[in-house]
Amino acid sequence: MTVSVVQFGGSNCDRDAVRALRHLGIDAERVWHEDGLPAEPDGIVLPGGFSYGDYLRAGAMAARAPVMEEVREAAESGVPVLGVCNGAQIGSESGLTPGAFTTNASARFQCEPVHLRVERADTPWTAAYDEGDTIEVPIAHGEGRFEIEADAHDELVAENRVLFRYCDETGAVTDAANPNGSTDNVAGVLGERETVAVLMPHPERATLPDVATSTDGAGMLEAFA
Ligand SMILES: NC(=O)CC[C@H](N)C(=O)O
Repeated sequence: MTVSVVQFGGSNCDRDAVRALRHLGIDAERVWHEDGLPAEPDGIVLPGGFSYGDYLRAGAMAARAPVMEEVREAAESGVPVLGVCNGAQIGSESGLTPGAFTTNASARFQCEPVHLRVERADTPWTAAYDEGDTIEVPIAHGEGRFEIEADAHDELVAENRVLFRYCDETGAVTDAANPNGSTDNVAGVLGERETVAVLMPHPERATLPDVATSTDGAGMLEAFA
């Protein structure tokens, strides 16, 4: 297994993702988007950053890069794909996952640790947790507010595709624990296949014990092991 971490102009969490994965014993390589994915990718990370300077909307331009067609094909054939922060924005902009990530309710860039409630423990991304667990993972975004039309939201909930919700340290999902005004406190969702997931918080920043106050994010990356 070699995870391909796709780098766009303006990505800035690609090295962090590679380091966190390697720390967990998972082989990972950065792939410059113009070079394309390996013929048979084993796993894909769309990392965080400011691809194309967040022009138009965060993730909007990267979502239209030719490599995303390869990512879509790989996702459709069951290759695990994880979008983190800007990667989540690219995932939603490219239609891999439902909804959109828009400007935070605060209209400010927010960089802080948050708590997440694990809503599903039966997916590759959350097998290391129990359903209802509270984990601590940092956010760092200006456009992280999850927005979705009411019908699509109902469908998302009915299909049990909400992976994480923002909560307080006791696990209570409240408005006060919602850092960016996301609909229904949604922090991460599954694609049509549960092998595709995106989330705004950064698991790779909560994996290495020497750079983080929490290593709760490691469980998500272990999906690639
Ligand atoms: N850390 C990130 O990936 C940031 C994503 C994006 N640039 C935003 O501010 O919302």
